[in-house]
Amino acid sequence: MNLEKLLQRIQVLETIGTLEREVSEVVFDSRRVVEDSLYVALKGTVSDGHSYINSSTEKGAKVIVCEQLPSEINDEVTYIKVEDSSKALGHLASNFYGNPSEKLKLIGVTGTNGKTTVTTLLFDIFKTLGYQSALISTVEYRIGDEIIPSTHTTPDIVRLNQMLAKAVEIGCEYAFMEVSSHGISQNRTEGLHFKVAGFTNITHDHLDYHKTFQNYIYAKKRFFDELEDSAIAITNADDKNGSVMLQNTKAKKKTFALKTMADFHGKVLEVDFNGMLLNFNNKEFWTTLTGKFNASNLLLAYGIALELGMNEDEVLQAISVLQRVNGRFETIKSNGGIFFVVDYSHTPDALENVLDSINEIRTKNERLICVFGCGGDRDKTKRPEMGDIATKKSTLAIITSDNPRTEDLAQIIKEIEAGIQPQNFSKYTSIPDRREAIKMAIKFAEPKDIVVVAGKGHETYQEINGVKHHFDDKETIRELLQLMGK
Ligand SMILES: CC(=O)N[C@H]1[C@@H](OP(=O)(O)OP(=O)(O)OC[C@H]2O[C@@H](n3ccc(=O)[nH]c3=O)[C@H](O)[C@@H]2O)O[C@H](CO)[C@@H](O)[C@@H]1O[C@H](C)C(=O)N[C@@H](C)C(=O)N[C@H](CCC(=O)O)C(=O)O
Ligand SMILES: Nc1ncnc2c1ncn2[C@@H]1O[C@H](COP(=O)(O)OP(=O)(O)OP(=O)(O)O)[C@@H](O)[C@H]1O
Ligand SMILES: N[C@H](CCC[C@H](N)C(=O)O)C(=O)O
Ligand SMILES: [Mg+2]
Repeated sequence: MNLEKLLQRIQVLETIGTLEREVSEVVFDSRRVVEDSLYVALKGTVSDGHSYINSSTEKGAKVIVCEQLPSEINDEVTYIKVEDSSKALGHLASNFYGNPSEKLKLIGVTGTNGKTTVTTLLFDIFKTLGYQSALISTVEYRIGDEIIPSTHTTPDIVRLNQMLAKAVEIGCEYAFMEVSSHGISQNRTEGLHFKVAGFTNITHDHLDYHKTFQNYIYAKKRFFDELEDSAIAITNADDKNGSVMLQNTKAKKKTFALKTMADFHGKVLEVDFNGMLLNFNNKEFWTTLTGKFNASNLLLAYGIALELGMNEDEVLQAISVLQRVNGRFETIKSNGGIFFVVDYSHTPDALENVLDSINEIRTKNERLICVFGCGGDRDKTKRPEMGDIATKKSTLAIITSDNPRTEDLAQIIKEIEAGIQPQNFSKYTSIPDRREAIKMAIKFAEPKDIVVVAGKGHETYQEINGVKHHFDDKETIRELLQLMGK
């Protein structure tokens, strides 16, 4: 693509060299540079892309976009100085791929919990309604029927535009994507045109990265601040920070809520392990999804679908045939009558919601066993909170490993245990090996008891010291049930 065209909408501070060039690729990683590519130097969390400018030009990059011009200038290369190279990258990527986010309707969902659920539900609803769409989520990326393994909840802006362009090419009319706080902070959504933006909730997570809860709120809020006036923003009126998100947005404002007045109002009429009877804007219907928090997720998906002009009855019909989302409150019933819930709750709020949802459904005779751990190299302050919640809200908590990554597992477990209150000391045990922990839960469980295996949901690995070992909670449960004959 012609460089001058590529630079549209980018505020250039200074240029060295010619703009009469054809660019073969836009890259931000020197290891991916190919002949005639444009390399954008980004300041990262570990290193500074500016230090790879020379190695990029050696590998064939002919254009460098950066915030500081290097001291050594190569006459064969064009240098473009910008204020913020990660923002420039967003516009370069959009331009390079033909601005695909303007050619379909892009829907972004942000919030601590529920993003994967809401975006996946929307993808499935629109499929039932007869539309081809794209899905960008933690579990997988989908472009129509094609499934691509996911690497990030919100991938980098080049990859995003590349996938959106492919979606446009095959005729997708909609794209549903998760917008993570890391993604917003690192400008991974810069230059995208969102038609609808949804907010689920905000609770404790990622304080290792954002440092304070206030910063975390502002990161999410930025997504709404930057919407265009043609966009629609839908927020959760039940969340105490729901209105903060829309404070400064130019978009049309809408609300959804289960507990308070809202444009999209829902009520949970009945709930058990098989599903829920719901009432949305005075229409009743059944869903196989369960857990009150999923009523909130469904309500947001319903609100978004209606704002996109879908017919209400058809949307409710599509909702009533939805399947559960991979690893989100998925249930397995053993031959012996033990109930398992596999859920991706890896934050205190998510764990609390799952345990509360089960406690609302179970009777006093049915015990609740909770197997969980916490990831390494992630927000450590979640750990004691989750220890407290799990022991408070279940009959027995079995603390185990999640993805220790580069951390010492014994130390992670110690930090979880530190949050357990003395009166609950008798209600937990720690078994570092996750398979052994699940085995212990099965051994302890009697018919009708409920075993929650939390934290990993759809994941099919355990990451230990940079190596991903195969591990699948659902598979492990089924295997052990067969071995143990329960
Ligand atoms: C902390 C974090 O978010 N890091 C992301 C960030 O990498 P970074 O800032 O550490 O990059 P860096 O290593 O410092 O390098 C700086 C620059 O130099 C470049 N470089 C580096 C080395 C080299 O040889 N040549 C070169 O050009 C790099 O490509 C980069 O452009 O930018 C990279 C490219 O986009 C991301 O892949 C990377 O995600 C890492 C792998 C990650 O684990 N991120 C997680 C925390 C994340 O983003 N999670 C959220 C979900 C969170 C949630 O649950 O809500 C997500 O959206 O997935
Ligand atoms: N609306 C909600 N409110 C509170 N908890 C929820 C809600 N929706 C889902 N959860 C809990 O959070 C877990 C993760 O859900 P989901 O994967 O949809 O969230 P996410 O926002 O995509 O998370 P991530 O940031 O890890 O991608 C679920 O397994 C469930 O325990
Ligand atoms: N997107 C989340 C996933 C956490 C999943 C959990 N299994 C863990 O490893 O902590 C994160 O990166 O914080
Ligand atoms: Mg997700």
